[in-house]
Amino acid sequence: MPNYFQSFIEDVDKRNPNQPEFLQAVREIADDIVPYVEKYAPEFIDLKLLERMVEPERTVSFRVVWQDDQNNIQVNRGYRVQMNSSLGPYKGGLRFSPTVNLSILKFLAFEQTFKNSLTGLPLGAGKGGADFDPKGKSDNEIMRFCQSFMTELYRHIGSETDVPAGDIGVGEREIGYLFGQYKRIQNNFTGVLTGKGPTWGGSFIRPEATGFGLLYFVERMLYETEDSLKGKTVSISGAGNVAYYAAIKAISLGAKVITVSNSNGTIYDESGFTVEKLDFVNSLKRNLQEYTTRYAGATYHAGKKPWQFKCDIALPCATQNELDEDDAKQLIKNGCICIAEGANMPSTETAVKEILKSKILYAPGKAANAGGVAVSGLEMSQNRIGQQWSTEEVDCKLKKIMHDIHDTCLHYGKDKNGRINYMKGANIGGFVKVATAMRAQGLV
Ligand SMILES: NC(=O)C1=CN([C@@H]2O[C@H](COP(=O)(O)OP(=O)(O)OC[C@H]3O[C@@H](n4cnc5c(N)ncnc54)[C@H](O)[C@@H]3O)[C@@H](O)[C@H]2O)C=CC1
Ligand SMILES: O=C(O)CCC(=O)C(=O)O
Repeated sequence: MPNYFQSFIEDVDKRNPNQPEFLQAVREIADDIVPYVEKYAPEFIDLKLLERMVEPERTVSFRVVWQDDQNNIQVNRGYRVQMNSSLGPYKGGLRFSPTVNLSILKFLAFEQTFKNSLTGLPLGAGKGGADFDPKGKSDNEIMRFCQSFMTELYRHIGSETDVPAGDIGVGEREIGYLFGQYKRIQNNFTGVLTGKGPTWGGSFIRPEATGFGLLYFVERMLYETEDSLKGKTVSISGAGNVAYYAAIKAISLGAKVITVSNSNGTIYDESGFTVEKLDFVNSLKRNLQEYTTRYAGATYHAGKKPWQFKCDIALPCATQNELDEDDAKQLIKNGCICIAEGANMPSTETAVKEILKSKILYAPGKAANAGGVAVSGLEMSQNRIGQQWSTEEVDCKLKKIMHDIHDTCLHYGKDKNGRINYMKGANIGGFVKVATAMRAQGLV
């Protein structure tokens, strides 16, 4: 008899050719789920629940035509992957980047299924975006692109159907243009997107939520080992939404943040970033090297990632597969005690294997970066009841959700020797709820 893991993976491989990121995400889940269902829930195998979960409920791909500032006509491709609606409306961000393709969006939507389940909120899973490059575009070009994108997307989404939000390349400005176009077409002011501005239906703390949530999770992991963030050295990759707010929260919890980066290189500031320095980084857009002209003690490392620098805690907050096996080995050699992922699947498969072999505390993105979608879920609740909760209320709920996710990981991920495998805990904890709901809902 062929072993179930092998035949399952071979089948997914055959059905999804040329989708390496999606297959990577599936293997990462199956490594933990298959042994679990074989032992505790063999009926899930007969019901083909895993086979169903890897097949999106619906995928739409569409043409996005717009005109640039020189009146040239531009054509891009838009997508929405509606992965799983067993727990609630499809929910997940939109990514605008020339690297966007179906493999990347399917891996993100698949991860989102487990992440959203872990939040404990009634959220299904989806992801979307376009191969549009926002870099160097004017504000008007961004607006025209968003309007054209929504002119097709609007027929596939709705406040109780599918609620997109931001991701790489999509922030409050883009959400504003997308929301405006949806409202214009549908004549309906409704919570169809999250990440809206706080004066027009958005939740306080949504911009901060992913980075803050990441640090609440790290705080809780360290607490388990009777440790804390105070005095720790933290290395962060990325310089966008997640990286910025992760750095701000790490600093406020007493840590020293020594790096930020983008795809061109890394800034190393041994004396530690302050809020003022981080705001300066933000103002630089892509040219991070300029930082060293204002802060002479800092160094810029073109083409280099942050992981070569000695740190206690590493927070990859940029993009998928940005931390490879050599980076993992370097972090381990340098005495790093914790790696927690702000980005989605930032560690390669071989890096994850290295990390899991070591004693490092390791939090996968599907658990550690769930704060963003969690506050999006809270934004949906506020939109439904027509109220706005205070910053303190939302922050308090966010912290509780992150602590609960931690405890779910602990429940499903504690090994016999007492060690917590957060990857296993997140995979199984996320899976059980979705699988149980799918079984209850019949052959869907
Ligand atoms: N925004 C959110 O609420 C959430 C975002 N995430 C994930 O966090 C990650 C970052 O997203 P955001 O901060 O929202 O995007 P963003 O667009 O605000 O920032 C992305 C940052 O990553 C940098 N970057 C991109 N490719 C890179 C590379 N190859 N090497 C180094 N740096 C690179 C960019 O220069 C930019 O600084 C993504 O993986 C995203 O899927 C996860 C959960 C929620
Ligand atoms: O807030 C949301 O709905 C999306 C967040 C997201 O895209 C993610 O968790 O990766």
